[in-house]
Amino acid sequence: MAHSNGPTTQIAHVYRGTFIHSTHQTALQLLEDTLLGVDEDGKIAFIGKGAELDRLSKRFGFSPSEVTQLAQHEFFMPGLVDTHIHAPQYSYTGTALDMPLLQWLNTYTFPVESCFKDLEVAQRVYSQVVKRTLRNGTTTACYFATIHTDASLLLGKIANDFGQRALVGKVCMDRNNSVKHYKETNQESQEETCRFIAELLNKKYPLVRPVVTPRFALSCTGALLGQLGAIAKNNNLHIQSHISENVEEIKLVKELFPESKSYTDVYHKHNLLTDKTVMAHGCYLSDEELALFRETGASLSHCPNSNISLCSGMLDVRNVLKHKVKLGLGTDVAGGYSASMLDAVRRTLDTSKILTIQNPEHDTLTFEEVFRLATLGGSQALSLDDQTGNFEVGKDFDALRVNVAAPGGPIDMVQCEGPKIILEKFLNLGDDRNIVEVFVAGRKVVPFAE
Ligand SMILES: Nc1nc2[nH]cnc2c(=O)[nH]1
Ligand SMILES: [Zn+2]
Repeated sequence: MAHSNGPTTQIAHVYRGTFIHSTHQTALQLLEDTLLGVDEDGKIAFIGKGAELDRLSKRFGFSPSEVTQLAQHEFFMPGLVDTHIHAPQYSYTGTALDMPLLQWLNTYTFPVESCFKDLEVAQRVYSQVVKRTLRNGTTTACYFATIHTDASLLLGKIANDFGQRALVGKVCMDRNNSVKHYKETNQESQEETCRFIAELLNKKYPLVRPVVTPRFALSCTGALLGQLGAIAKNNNLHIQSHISENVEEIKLVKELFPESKSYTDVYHKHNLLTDKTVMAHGCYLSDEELALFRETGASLSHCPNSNISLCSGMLDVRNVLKHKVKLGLGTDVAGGYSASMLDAVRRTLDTSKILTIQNPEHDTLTFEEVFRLATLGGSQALSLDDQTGNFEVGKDFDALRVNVAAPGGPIDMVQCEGPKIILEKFLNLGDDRNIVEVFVAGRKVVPFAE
C-alpha cells in the first residue's frame, strides 16, 4: 500500500511497528508491522508493510539500518486534539467546582482571568499549560486566552516555542455586569482583535493560528457579535465560542436576544456559524439547531468533564453524529478539571453510558468511536483534517509513541495482548507515563528539548 508518487523531499525518519488510527470509513484501523516514513517537512511520505522494506528503502532512499523499531508493547497513534481549553484557567484547575456556570464565571473565572494583564502571570501559567497538555499527548489545542492582546500573543509564542499546533483566541467581551473591570468597550474589542490577528499572523509561526473568539452570547452585544463575524469572514479565520451549555444561560440568551428563534440563531444571524466555527458544549441544542450546524458546517466541542463538574448537562453525542454535525472532544479546563484528553475520552464514555442507564434504547458509544472523536473527529471539528488527525500520506506526522507497559507506569500487562486490547487499556488506564514520545509535524516535542 505504499504510494507511488515520488519523494519531493528527503526522508528524515522511518518507524516500524504497530500504528493505530481512524479513517472516515472505520473508527479503528490496526496497522501491524507497518513502515511509516516522515520527510524533512514533517509530512508522512509513505506507509507500507514491513515486508516491503527493501522496495521502500530503494524507492525513498533510506537505509534499512536507520529504521526505528517499536518494542512489543508499543504503538503509534495520532496526536490528541483538544478542541476547547481555557489556558488562563489552568491556574485553578482541579478546584472551584462547587457552583453552576454563571455563578462560577463571576466568582472564580473573571477575577482570575483579569490577572492576565500581567505578562509575568501569563508567561508562567501559559508555559505550564502548554507543557502539561503536550506531555499528555495534546498535539493540537484550540485555546481561549483572555481579553488581553499581548498576553494572548504570548500564548501563541509559547505554543510555537514548545512545538504545539494551536489555535489561539483573544477573548472578546463588551458586556459584563458582574465583574465590571473585566470587559472591553466595543471599540477596544474590535480594534484589539484586529491587532491580535495581524500581529499573530505576522509572526509566521508555522503551526499557530488566530481564532476569533466572542466569549459567548451573554458576554457580547449584538453589535460586537456582528463585527466579529465580519472580521472572521474578511480574514477567512476560525471562530470559537460557547453555546447552550446550561439552562439558566439559555434562558438569559432568550431574554437578551428576543428577535432570535434560538441560541444557534443568535450566532447565525451574526455570521458566526461557518465551516471554521467550533462551539463548545451544545448540551441543549434542538434537532432544528443541529440541522443549522450541519448546513453551515459549524462543529461542536464535547466537554464532558466540564458538563458534569459544573452540573451543566449531558450532550447526546449519538444524536449529534446522527445529524452529521462535526464533533471533537474538549477538556474545557477549568470547568473540566483535567487537562488530559484521556480524561475527556473516559468522561465521554461515562456520559454515553449514563444516557444508556436513563434510556436503555440509547446506542452507547464504543471506545473505538470515542478514540476517533479524540483524534480525527477533533481535526475535522477544527477544519484541520487536511493536515492532521490520522496517518495518511501527505498529512503532518502528529503522533504519540505509546508504551502500555512503561516501567513505573499505571498499567500491568498480565499477558501478551493484541493491539486492540492494548489501545483499550491505554485509553482507560493510561496516563502520561505511557506517552513516551510526542511528535508534532514530525518534530519530537516530548520529551522536551533541554
Ligand atoms: N465552561 C465555560 N463556559 C463558558 N461560557 C462562557 N465562558 C465560559 C468559560 O470560561 N467556561
Ligand atoms: Zn469553555
